[in-house]
Amino acid sequence: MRRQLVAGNWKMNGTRASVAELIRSLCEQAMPVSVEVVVLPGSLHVSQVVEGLSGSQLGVGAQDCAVESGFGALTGEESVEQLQDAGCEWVLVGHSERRLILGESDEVVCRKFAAAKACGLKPILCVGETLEQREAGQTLEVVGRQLGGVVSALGISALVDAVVAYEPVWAIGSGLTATPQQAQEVHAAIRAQLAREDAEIAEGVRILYGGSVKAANAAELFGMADIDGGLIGGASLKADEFGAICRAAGN
Ligand SMILES: O=C(CO)COP(=O)(O)O
Repeated sequence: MRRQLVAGNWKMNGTRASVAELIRSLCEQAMPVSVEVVVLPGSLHVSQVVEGLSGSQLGVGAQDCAVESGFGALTGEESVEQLQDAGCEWVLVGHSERRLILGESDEVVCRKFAAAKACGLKPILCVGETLEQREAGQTLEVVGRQLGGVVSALGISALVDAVVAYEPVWAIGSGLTATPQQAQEVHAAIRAQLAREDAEIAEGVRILYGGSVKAANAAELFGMADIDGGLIGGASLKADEFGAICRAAGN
């Protein structure tokens, strides 16, 4: 049985003051113990969030990591070791905003995934197609390639304890959510792809859906067989809404 996971990606949002307020309100939310809940603040706020949420059931992660491990000359980047030292347990890799706006390739994403695994940070690998790719009937091919790059480079065992997040680019921040059936189709294809390598590992991998998830549509999405929780953007910045999404995952 896979435990539902809800992760809030705060993206490039927040000041020390607004983050303090968000932490305070999150701590007032009733979170179901059956659900694993994680927040992913910007790296400037990681320490503040780790401190503010200590003693709560919420975990903390980062939104990205460097391709290189350890310490050294890589201006502007943070290594997985530094993120872990700051209190992160999780890290997103391959978010579509990084792939599309910053040009991150599958190879770069794969190196980040490998760096996270090597130091014990749990990677959340984001995959997803653009609207153009969906309309051209390429969804499963694109997602299959993004996932396949990691599996073929690192082996299926790298997926143990890792998480995959399916986020159709056209659904991110657009208010357009994939229907539960559209999401389930891709989630099932992701699991089938993993099962071709190792059925037991595939059964254990959690696959999150992301893209305009809100309290009003969460329960229906999370009720699908291969949807094991959500990766939440905008709605994770509102404690009430995020709390309601987490509770929907617990039902
Ligand atoms: O990109 C996302 C989470 O990583 C989804 O963002 P929204 O929930 O704002 O659509």
